[in-house]
Amino acid sequence: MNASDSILDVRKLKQYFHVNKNLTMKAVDDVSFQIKKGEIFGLVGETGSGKSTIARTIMGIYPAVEGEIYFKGEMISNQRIFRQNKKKVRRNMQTIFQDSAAALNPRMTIEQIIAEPLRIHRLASGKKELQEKIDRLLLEVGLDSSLKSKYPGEISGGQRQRVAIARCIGMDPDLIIADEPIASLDISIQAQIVTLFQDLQRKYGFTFLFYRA
Ligand SMILES: Nc1ncnc2c1ncn2[C@@H]1O[C@H](COP(=O)(O)OP(=O)(O)OP(=O)(O)O)[C@@H](O)[C@H]1O
Repeated sequence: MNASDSILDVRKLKQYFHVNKNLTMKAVDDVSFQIKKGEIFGLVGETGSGKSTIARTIMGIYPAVEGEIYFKGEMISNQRIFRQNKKKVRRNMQTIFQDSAAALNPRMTIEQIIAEPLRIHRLASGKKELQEKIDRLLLEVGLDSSLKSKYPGEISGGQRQRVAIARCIGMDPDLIIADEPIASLDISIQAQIVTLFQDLQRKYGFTFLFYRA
């Protein structure tokens, strides 16, 4: 497959950690995979097999030791290129973490939390458009707009995860990287969030990379 046919193309990725001068940990050794637009891709493997390291390398937290990562046809594993495209890549590649709901700023209202990245990336022109976007995003994730003025501490864990998802999809990302986004929720709430991810994928063709950290 051509790199440009896929949203993400990981080629012969290697990631080694030098633990000490005699020991090198080969966390990822020659891993290749592609994710196409609209796909829900699950990265699975035993504990310690390198799933988190692969995800972190894709997110640009670690430079790749060897191999290449192409995002929408552009090589991002080269650190120089990654730095140049950082803002664009960050916007188009969004992450949802197991504890991202817990990481919501407790001093910001739900409205401010969802508005923040829209402002930073200038995705709404004017107050009216910003308000409309926030209302639409809340609706998309199944939250009542009356929650806008509330703080994260005043809503449930499932609602907080929905706020984190609203903030993420507001960027209209090409790839959503999610690390066990339901693990910290009650079983009954987990099913609702899974359904929400499926609905969003069907409706908007979002592309997901799920992994278990
Ligand atoms: N920063 C680091 N320095 C040294 N070794 C590391 C580092 N990060 C990960 N490793 C090692 O690399 C290997 C792969 O770890 P990684 O966390 O990527 O695996 P994983 O598949 O996500 O595992 P789990 O499912 O247990 O979270 C492990 O042996 C881990 O100890």
